[in-house]
Amino acid sequence: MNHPANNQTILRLENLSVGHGQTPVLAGVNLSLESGRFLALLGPNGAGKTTLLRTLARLLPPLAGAASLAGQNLWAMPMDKLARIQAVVLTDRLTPGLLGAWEVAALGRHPFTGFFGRLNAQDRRIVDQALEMVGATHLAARRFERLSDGEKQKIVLARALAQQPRLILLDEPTVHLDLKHRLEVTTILRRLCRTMGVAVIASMHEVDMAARVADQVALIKNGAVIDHGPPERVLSGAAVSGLYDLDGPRYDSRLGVIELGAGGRRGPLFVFPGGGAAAGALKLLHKRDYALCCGVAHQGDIDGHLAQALGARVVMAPPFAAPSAAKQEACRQLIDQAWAVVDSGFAVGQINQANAALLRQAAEGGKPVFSLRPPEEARALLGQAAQGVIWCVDELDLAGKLARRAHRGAEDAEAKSDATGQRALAGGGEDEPRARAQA
Ligand SMILES: Nc1ncnc2c1ncn2[C@@H]1O[C@H](COP(=O)(O)OP(=O)(O)OP(=O)(O)O)[C@@H](O)[C@H]1O
Repeated sequence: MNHPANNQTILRLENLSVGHGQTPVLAGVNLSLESGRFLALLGPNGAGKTTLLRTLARLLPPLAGAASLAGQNLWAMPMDKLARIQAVVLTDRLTPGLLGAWEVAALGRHPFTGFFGRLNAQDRRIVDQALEMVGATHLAARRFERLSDGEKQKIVLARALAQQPRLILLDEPTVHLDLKHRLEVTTILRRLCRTMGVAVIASMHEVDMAARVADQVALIKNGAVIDHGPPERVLSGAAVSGLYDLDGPRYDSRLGVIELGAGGRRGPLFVFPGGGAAAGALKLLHKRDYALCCGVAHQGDIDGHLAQALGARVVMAPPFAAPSAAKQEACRQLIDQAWAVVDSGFAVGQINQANAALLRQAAEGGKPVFSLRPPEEARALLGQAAQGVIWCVDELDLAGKLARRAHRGAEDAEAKSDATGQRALAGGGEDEPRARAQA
């Protein structure tokens, strides 16, 4: 296969406008892409990603502007020449009749096979290689139409690779694919860029995946490319929320994940962090709709960061130093307001002695403490106060025990309110007017 040198500009778009008929969808697009780079197009449904890709594939005429491919005018390039430089994988369903998977992949050799379209030994080897690259050698003899969507996608990708292109345009290349195939196809594309120097432009819907694989992202919205550049710069939480009008869910650029917005109808719970010890509990409790608070988390502690991403109230302190009295007091207040405390089982060292003390105070003060710590370790840490601790073997056990405790609490409160109501109806007590009014 070709090994084009990296760092050469393969595609340059200047003031490009694309659309349907005379109706522009995207205007003023200025982008350039170098060989060996992966550009992800991101944007909400209907933003114009497909329209841009179809225009670059010459399936739609441009409305205005210039595009150069490998230094030549894209619009003026003969189609056979274009096919030797650029391959296109769109979402249109391919219906190749009775053709087998190998023959479909071999269609990628047509730009190279002269008038009669005969494949020589080298063409055949290139098709075999392309199938091997996408892990589809075992599918070669199968009839294309009888393959699953994921298998078809691999063959279509092999067809593009058999073209030995310098640039591949892909519209949602992982749509319909299961997790395994999604990762495989993404890995193949990434490898193409890295080892073969092929440039890739792909429209994508998974921001987290784009952040992982792309060298460049272009954010498309409201008829324009609103920002482009390395995902590490462009994909901030605010940018992603703005791009998709997210109200609630948020993208965490450091973790590269999207977290659903804070629900928080239950609780609140105070969770002690500790270098990742609390991560599982924070995620599960967030999913179970608890309002969370957390502290003292030292900057750089993944638990503190995750808690923030989940919308928790977090008391943060500088790294590698004992927290100030004010930070400890802030935690004490959050613990007072919390319905219960979760001990993540954090490793106790010099820096988080304050957290150990706060946990001990909470247990001594009668706050319900749910602990993921082995009992003997908790007894050593909490002394007498360990007696009231509710032991949990893992996060699921913790969530179950919290739910049961909350249920019991609600029943107790209901029984108490029933008793108060009975007393009121019997003609006494402070609640009498309200009880009568409710009756
Ligand atoms: N053939 C067409 N004729 C007229 N308008 C079209 C045509 N195809 C798409 N459009 C319109 O062009 C706009 C951009 O559509 P496009 O398919 O490019 O968006 P997209 O970003 O790829 O969306 P999605 O993420 O949903 O695939 C939309 O408003 C769409 O309705």
